[in-house]
Amino acid sequence: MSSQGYDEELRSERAYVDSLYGRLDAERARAAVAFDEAVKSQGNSSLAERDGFAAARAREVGRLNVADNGLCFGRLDALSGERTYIGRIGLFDEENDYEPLLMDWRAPAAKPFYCATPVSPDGMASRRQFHTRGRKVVDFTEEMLGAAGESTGRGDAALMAAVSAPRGAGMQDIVATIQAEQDEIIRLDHAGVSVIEGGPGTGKTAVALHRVAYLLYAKRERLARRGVLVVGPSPGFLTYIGRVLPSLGETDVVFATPGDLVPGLRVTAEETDPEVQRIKGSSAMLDVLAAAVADRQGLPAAAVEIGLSDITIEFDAEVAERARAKARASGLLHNEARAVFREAVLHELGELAVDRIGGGWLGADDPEILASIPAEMLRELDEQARETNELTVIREEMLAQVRLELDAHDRLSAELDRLWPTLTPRRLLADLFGSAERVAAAGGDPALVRAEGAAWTVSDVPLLDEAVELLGEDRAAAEAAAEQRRRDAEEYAQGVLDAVVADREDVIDDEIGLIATDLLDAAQLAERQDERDTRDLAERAVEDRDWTYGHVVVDEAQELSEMDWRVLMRRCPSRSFTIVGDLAQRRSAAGARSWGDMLSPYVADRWIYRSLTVNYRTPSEIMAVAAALLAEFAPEVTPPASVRASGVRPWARQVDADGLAAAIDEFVRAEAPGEGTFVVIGPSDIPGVRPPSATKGLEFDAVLVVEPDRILDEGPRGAAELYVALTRATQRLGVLHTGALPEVLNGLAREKNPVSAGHRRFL
Ligand SMILES: Nc1ncnc2c1ncn2[C@@H]1O[C@H](COP(=O)(O)OP(=O)(O)OP(=O)(O)O)[C@@H](O)[C@H]1O
Repeated sequence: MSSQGYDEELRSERAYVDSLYGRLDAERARAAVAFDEAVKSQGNSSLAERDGFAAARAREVGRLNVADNGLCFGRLDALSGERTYIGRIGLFDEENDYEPLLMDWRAPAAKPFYCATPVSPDGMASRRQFHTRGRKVVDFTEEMLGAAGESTGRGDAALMAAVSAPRGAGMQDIVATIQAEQDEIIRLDHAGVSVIEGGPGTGKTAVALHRVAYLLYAKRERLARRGVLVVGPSPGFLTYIGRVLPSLGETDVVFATPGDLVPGLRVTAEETDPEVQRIKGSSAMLDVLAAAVADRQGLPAAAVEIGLSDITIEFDAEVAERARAKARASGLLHNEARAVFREAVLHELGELAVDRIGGGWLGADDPEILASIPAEMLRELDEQARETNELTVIREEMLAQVRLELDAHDRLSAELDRLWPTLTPRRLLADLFGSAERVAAAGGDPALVRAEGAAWTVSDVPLLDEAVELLGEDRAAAEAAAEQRRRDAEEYAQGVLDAVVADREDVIDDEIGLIATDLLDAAQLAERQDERDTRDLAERAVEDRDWTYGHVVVDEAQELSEMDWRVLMRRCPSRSFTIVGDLAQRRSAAGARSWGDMLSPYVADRWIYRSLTVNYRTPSEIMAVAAALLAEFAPEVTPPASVRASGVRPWARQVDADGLAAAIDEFVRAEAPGEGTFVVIGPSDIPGVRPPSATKGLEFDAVLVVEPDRILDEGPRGAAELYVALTRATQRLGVLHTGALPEVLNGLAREKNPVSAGHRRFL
């Protein structure tokens, strides 16, 4: 294309994209009005219908809002002459038979934009990629696919610009530059479990998030109601990726760390001893937990005397044992079976008491014996018993009386509570881990015993979740929580009423649809609010342990233990998962050594595996250093190939122990004024330094790794930790060490002096 031809084309593309923005603005204005009307409308529709309609309008406004950021990023010209513009959302020409003006990137027709190549053009003649700033097309490149002509610029120019750009605080979407191997995974038509593996920086997180957006587009019917859960390793990581899906117009997604998966808990502390982490994560804990529950179904060591008004009886181990056998045979969970246990004990004690009162005679219908019943006792029995004079009836009456006494017997109730206590998951685990005897009785490893009052760790969370499965609901607690919710709603409703009444006596309030002077009381209003359940899907799902998701994405999945997988599988019975990870980056002692071992208990071999091979983050100079380390600790793994070189050689500098803090400070001062992001990674006892675990899944323009030998020596997975640390950089990597540099890092350039941020060493 001549330069004049290019300029003309550029002008024409600018005009087209301008017109798309014009249409977007108009649609947005229309959607905002429709939303307003939906909220205000009283009409004949029910509250639920009105809310549903308003929510749909709100979604539409949200969808249009996100498109402001890079609305259109390219164009496809088919060999047939058909021209398609590709963008963040779809726009259609209503006046012209709904002709597509802009194709949503997720639509099947947009696929060749990502996948067509000159070798496999997929019916396409050419592809244009726009480089935009704000609403303006700055320039474009054109690749000829299946037609003659000259390509302008490299086809991967947009990709190179994206991967070389300084990084901001959060992850960006990659919708304009998705690569073919990534697109294939994003659009995978597999409803079950997909495992996506790839080395650091291969876009696993990016691909998983774009797959969520794709699924919400392609399978909205199935997924919108149940939502999607994205599980990531830490709150910091979730914040880092938090903008990607909203920027793609998708919000019905719940983000959680493995420590958040039990409602009411927010656990971030990790187990400090890898061995304890391994033990707690192992499915062998299932037997320990079951035994720990059984151990809480006790028998009295010595008989307990139960004094009743007519007699004193003994509650002994034999009675308790028969009742326990009955309760266990009921098949109910511990907290529910407690009622069976109690009933069985009371029943047996009642029979015992009546037999003893009657000296063993009450049972036969013998008039002689009947005549010998003390008059006082007979007086206490009711009319019918006296009239019929039947011993069985008398016995029933006596039993009922004794039963009342037993029911109200404090000593007996206390003993039953002790023998078969109502347990919450936290109580069960705290009692278990707090006692060497209990751990031993449950067949647990002595390492499970912890100091009293120790905080929960992330490894405890799946055990707590499992405990719910063993204990069942604590009805009293559930009822108290429901009551609390009702009171909160009532309080809120009262607040609404007060505000409305204060505002104007007879006004019709939009929010609640009532005339203030006609108001229901707060309790009735709270009920109405409850029916509508105005919480959005994410809120409802997070608060409800029984919520099941339509699809679950698990990032850094190599870190999850066997017990973690049980929790996740419970949250998604349809077993629709996108699992992304890298076994070589595993740091958890309880994590995956093989995907098959983790998944086969749930889906046997019905899962598919795909891999990603290109590193879009780390320049080849840095990747070479990391690859040398990988070859040592995981020689069977092929390192990903970097998509670019930066021309900057990573360096190492030795300093005195006394000079370490100053050297770190020099790095920070050199990097701080720059545009990009930076981090110092190393052992956590060094001030201002983040441990490798806290940088998992993240990336920074400049990375300084401090004391690599200590990272290597810290725990059994030290090499994997150092591998993670070295592969966080998008531009620059430096290493500071006070001892000898580990041999495996020999590929680093040795520096004697501080290295400035702008330092460039061309290879
Ligand atoms: N097609 C692409 N276009 C532009 N940038 C991309 C593309 N694919 C990946 N990237 C970028 O590469 C970087 C690494 O991606 P991501 O964090 O998803 O990798 P990862 O495989 O999850 O890495 P890790 O295993 O280290 O956590 C991100 O900045 C991402 O935006």
